[in-house]
Amino acid sequence: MDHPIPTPLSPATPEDAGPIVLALPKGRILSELGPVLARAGIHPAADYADESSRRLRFPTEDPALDVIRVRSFDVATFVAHGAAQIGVCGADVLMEFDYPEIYAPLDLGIGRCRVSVAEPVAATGEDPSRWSRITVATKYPNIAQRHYAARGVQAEIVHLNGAMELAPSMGLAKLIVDLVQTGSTLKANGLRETEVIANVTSRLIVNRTALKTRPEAIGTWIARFRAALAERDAR
Ligand SMILES: Nc1ncnc2c1ncn2[C@@H]1O[C@H](COP(=O)(O)OP(=O)(O)OP(=O)(O)O)[C@@H](O)[C@H]1O
Ligand SMILES: O=P(O)(O)OC[C@H]1O[C@H](OP(=O)(O)OP(=O)(O)O)[C@H](O)[C@@H]1O
Repeated sequence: MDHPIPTPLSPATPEDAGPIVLALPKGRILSELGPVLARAGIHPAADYADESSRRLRFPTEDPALDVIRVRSFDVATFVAHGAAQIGVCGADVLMEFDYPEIYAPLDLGIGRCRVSVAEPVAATGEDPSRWSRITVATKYPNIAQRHYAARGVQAEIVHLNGAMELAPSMGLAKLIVDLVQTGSTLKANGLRETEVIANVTSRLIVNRTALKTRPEAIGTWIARFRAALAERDAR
């Protein structure tokens, strides 16, 4: 499909504010995001979608917009600190950090999954609702902590960055809190989903201060993403 090259956005104020920086996550969201970016008129340099490229910052066809490609959790950090003015990341990441500096105006409807609790299929015979203390392996320590605190359960968190599914069988933790989509990773590792903590999709995120200082430029990008989603969803 042909997408018109957008008219460059001139920076609002100050004149030398430089290009708006859009932080995008590498990994699975990046491929689903491609069509949304194209509809929004964002055409980064070709190698941005090539994960073997060592470049991390990419110009786009619009000189007023650059793209950076970082880890999903780091998208939120770049945007919260204002290093990038806008970004895309999963609601799981936003829930984990709960940055007050981030405003998330749009649900992009991609990266659909859920944050869930899972336990070994082989039942222990114990009733988890009666536990007052539990060990949980997760890459979401805050989400897990909050979830169990709300139930009056003291959670001891084992913080992992991946392969949480190994933890119960290896005696590292009783439960895991992780992302589930098809459930095939849980199944392949002898686990079953017992509770959904939150449903997840990817969001467009914006630094609140940048929205105040460069409202025209950032407002235009939000509008372009909104129009892109409306066009996609109308099909
Ligand atoms: N199985 C899944 N199905 C759909 N969306 C997912 C799934 N797993 C992760 N996501 C979404 O994609 C985002 C990035 O996940 P991804 O697995 O690509 O990165 P990661 O492996 O967590 O990151 P890193 O490589 O930095 O550790 C998550 O924050 C979540 O919002
Ligand atoms: O329910 P499923 O469809 O099996 O998806 C769930 C898996 O997807 C994510 O991992 P990912 O593939 O991103 O790997 P990583 O987190 O270990 O990098 C998540 O951490 C689960 O392991």
